Amino acid sequence: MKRDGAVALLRKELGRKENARFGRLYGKRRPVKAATISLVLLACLAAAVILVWSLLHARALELANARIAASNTSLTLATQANSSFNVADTVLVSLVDKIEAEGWSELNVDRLRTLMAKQMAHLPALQGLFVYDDTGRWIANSSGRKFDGRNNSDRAYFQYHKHSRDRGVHIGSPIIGRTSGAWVLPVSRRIEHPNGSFAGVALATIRIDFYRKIYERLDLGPDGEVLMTLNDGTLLLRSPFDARELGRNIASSPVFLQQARQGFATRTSVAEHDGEAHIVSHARIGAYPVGITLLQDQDAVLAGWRHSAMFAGTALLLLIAGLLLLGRRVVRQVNLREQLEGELLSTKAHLETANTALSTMAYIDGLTELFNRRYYELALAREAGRASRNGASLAVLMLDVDFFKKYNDRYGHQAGDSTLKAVAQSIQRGLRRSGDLAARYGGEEFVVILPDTDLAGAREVAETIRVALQSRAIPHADSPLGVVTVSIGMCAAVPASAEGGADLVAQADAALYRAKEAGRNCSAS
Ligand SMILES: Nc1nc2c(ncn2[C@@H]2O[C@H](COP(=O)(O)OP(=O)(O)OP(=O)(O)O)[C@@H](O)[C@H]2O)c(=O)[nH]1
Repeated sequence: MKRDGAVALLRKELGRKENARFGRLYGKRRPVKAATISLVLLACLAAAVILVWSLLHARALELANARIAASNTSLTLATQANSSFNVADTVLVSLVDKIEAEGWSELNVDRLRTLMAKQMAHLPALQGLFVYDDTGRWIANSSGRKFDGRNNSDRAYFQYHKHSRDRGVHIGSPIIGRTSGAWVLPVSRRIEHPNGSFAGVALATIRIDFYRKIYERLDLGPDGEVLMTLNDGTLLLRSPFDARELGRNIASSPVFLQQARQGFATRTSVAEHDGEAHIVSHARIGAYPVGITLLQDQDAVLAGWRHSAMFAGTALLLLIAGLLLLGRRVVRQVNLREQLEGELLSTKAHLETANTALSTMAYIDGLTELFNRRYYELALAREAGRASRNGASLAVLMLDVDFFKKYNDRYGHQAGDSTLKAVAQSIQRGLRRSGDLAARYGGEEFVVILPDTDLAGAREVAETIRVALQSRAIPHADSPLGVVTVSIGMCAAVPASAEGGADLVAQADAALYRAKEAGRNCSAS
């Protein structure tokens, strides 16, 4: 089996120790950078998702609240409108009953005027009460004044009752009252003779201002509107107020068409109005064909929410920016640490190489590349201790080049060095086991330690080395044999302790002396 030289053996041993230390230090590097980046991105994403969800939730809540408020308001206004029409109609019903019961001929017009004036005192929504005969002539009114010569047959409500047998209440388009000069809503009923023919009209007028003052106090946002409409699309009132709008028919507008489709039911929804999304709330209470519609610009309703969303969005962006900066800082520090670690490792590798070289130099003989005396002493103590513990035989060979002084003198010191190298090679090649160890003892002297070897084994190794060197036939003119040879002294025993190695060496040295005495180029024990 081929054995490694002393230098290779020593390097292998030092390398094994360093690799083990390196593995312990850097074997388990954690992916800190990837974990930091993932954590920062996850935190940003979580913050964004939570904020978006909260904002959408808050928006839905804001719209729901606005719809509830719009619904409540439209219901309240519709209730108020219904009760005012109801009041006017109740008065008209009683007037018509009275006139038809008493007949035109017996009718006491003065008493009728007094009755109408009394009723007016308790009805703040009404502008006036009027009775006309079948030609439109003013018979009685609630103002207490007489208007002989006036005629209202030109009014639309008069023409309606004259030509329609409808006995129900009629609500007409807004008009300017002839006695008050103010905008009023005409509410009227037909009066008939006992034979069913047209006898005249009873009229109650409701002041537009009665509603307008209330509607204008509502806070419906910048583009909010209140519409009071008849079911045929006639606009009775619009707030904000515009006199030009009164009486206009809006039956073809999308908002009105939607209400018509829904059967003028009380309902709140979102619809397009003037190209913008609006919260539209429609309410109709009672039997009168009058509805209230509330329109609120959805953007205006969401103004407060938008403001909060902008604030929260800015805060989120700042938070994300902060997290990203923090993450970048951590990643930079990790990079820096890795760079420093890399430099540290490279420095360490250089140091290890230098250490190995130093250790090699400390234990290896520079000329022969065998172990030096220092290492031999450590190895001897170690092997003697082991042999003593195991009760095993340990052999030691002492080798000395014959007539080497003469060799140096004849061939020169440099040639002597080369020959010492050749002798070292022969010794190294003569060793068979991995535990066998050769060292330069000093000058031209060498020592070999053979663990688990008895005297017979030691002799075998000694002779192998001696014969091998002689066979190399290195010329030595001043030696009786003519070639370079060695004398070998040997000893084998079970050492008593780790210190027992020194006894073996002394005995081997004594044996070497005997080999020299015996004529050199031989081994002795
Ligand atoms: N070239 C060379 N010579 C060395 C070295 N170390 C010791 N020597 C020489 O080896 C010689 C040893 O001579 P001696 O101790 O008298 O022994 P010897 O001449 O070999 O005679 P014997 O041992 O009795 O056969 C000395 O001349 C030393 O100078 C070395 O490293 N290189």
